[in-house]
Amino acid sequence: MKSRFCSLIGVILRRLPIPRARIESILMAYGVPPASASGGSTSAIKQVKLDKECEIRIEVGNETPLRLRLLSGTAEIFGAELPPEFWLTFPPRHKFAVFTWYGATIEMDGETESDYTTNETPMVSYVNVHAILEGRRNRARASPPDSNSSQGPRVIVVGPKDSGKSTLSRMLLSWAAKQGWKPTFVDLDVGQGFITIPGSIAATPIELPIDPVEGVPLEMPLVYFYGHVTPSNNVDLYKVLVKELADILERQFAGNAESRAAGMVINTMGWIEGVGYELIQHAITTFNANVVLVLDQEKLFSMLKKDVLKNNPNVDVVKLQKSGGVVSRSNKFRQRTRSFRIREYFYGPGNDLSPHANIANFSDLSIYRIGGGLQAPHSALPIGAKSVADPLRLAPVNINRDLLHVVLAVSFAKEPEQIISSNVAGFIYVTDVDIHRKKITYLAPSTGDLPSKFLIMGTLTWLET
Ligand SMILES: Nc1ncnc2c1ncn2[C@@H]1O[C@H](COP(=O)(O)OP(=O)(O)OP(=O)(O)O)[C@@H](O)[C@H]1O
Repeated sequence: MKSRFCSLIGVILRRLPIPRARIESILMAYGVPPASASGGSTSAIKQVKLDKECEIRIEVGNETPLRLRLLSGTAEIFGAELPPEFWLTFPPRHKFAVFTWYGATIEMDGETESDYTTNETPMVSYVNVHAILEGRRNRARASPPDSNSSQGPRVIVVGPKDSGKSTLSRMLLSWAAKQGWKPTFVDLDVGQGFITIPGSIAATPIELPIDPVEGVPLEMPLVYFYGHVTPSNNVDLYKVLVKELADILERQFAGNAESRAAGMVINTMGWIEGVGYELIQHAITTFNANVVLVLDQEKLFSMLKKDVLKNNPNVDVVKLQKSGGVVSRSNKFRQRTRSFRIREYFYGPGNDLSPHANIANFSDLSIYRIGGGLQAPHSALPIGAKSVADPLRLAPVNINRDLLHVVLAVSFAKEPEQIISSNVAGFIYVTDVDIHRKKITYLAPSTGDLPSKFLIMGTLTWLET
């Protein structure tokens, strides 16, 4: 049963590029009649000519999706080239830029919150970084497999909130994939969840440029569930999971010269002060990063340059300009995006997946929470007393109505003691708890039994609307 669930979850996690025929059904899912059925969208179609090294920055309107296609020339969205003459559909509130190196004309159909063109972009400096990484990958591939120099670049992208870290990460990955590499994408940002749902840290090989609409294809993600959307909830647990993920990747690299040479790109969260800064340093050393790209902030750059080079003078710490196109997102917007990401996990980006409602007996499930809850500050404890809250304590959860609307991770652990060190198979969403009949109803990506009875609960909830 385990393998069935896992293989199904693998299929469901995988987000393949949308076939042309499905674009229309995605439009319908957003409540927009397909152009062929309505004889054309109600909104104006407009053409935009882009000169070389220019981009158009677009924020899709709040209500309806936007269709866009390349009419002539060449253009890319965050490193992924646009296919000619092919309509792409971007969901409401999506923010992105279409950039061209040599000039292009695009056509847009739908409402935008804003759209404007500019020739002021940091793209040349970004592609220069890519060229240097490319040289390092080639040198790594040419080195003897068990030598130190067979390790390709391990790039970590850091910077404050909304500085364009995820965007730069995806560009570097897409450009590398376009040249035939399979770099590993590591996402340590539990707040947004670029690879899978928020509250997780994850890694996946990138074999093709990242789809501008669908995002990262999830064929073989390695996911650890932290359970909260900010590392401050349980810093020790966050660090332990980062270490687990790094150790597994280290083992994978040891046995795979190709992915070792391709290296990795690590996306981080925007918390850069105090403990957040410590966590950035922790990630740099844990993943043995050899290139640190600092976006936007002079202070962070000079601090990291001093602290990182003190420990390892071979690391390159590079400051890069933030793109003027990066959009600042409010907390409310981030919350909404998180909800959308969870919905996408179960239903697919264009409502193209069908999750299943399953029922289990209370006795079939063992739910655990990691950490002793909020730690009391020392000042709040009697003199001489120590806080007993252990951030890595595994606490069984009593099944009751508090589980309603909670997102739980399904652990690969075989014993409770393995829960912290195990990655997860996927996620379920609790839709009903029947105390009387001792039954729990949940939404899962597939039918059948769960691959394990061990479930992890954090503070991640979702209200299905
Ligand atoms: N050149 C651009 N034009 C238009 N939108 C852009 C551009 N670059 C980035 N964006 C958008 O700006 C938003 C923020 O960018 P991004 O997610 O890369 O920032 P971040 O630093 O990773 O954010 P976080 O604070 O969550 O870590 C995203 O919606 C992204 O698509």
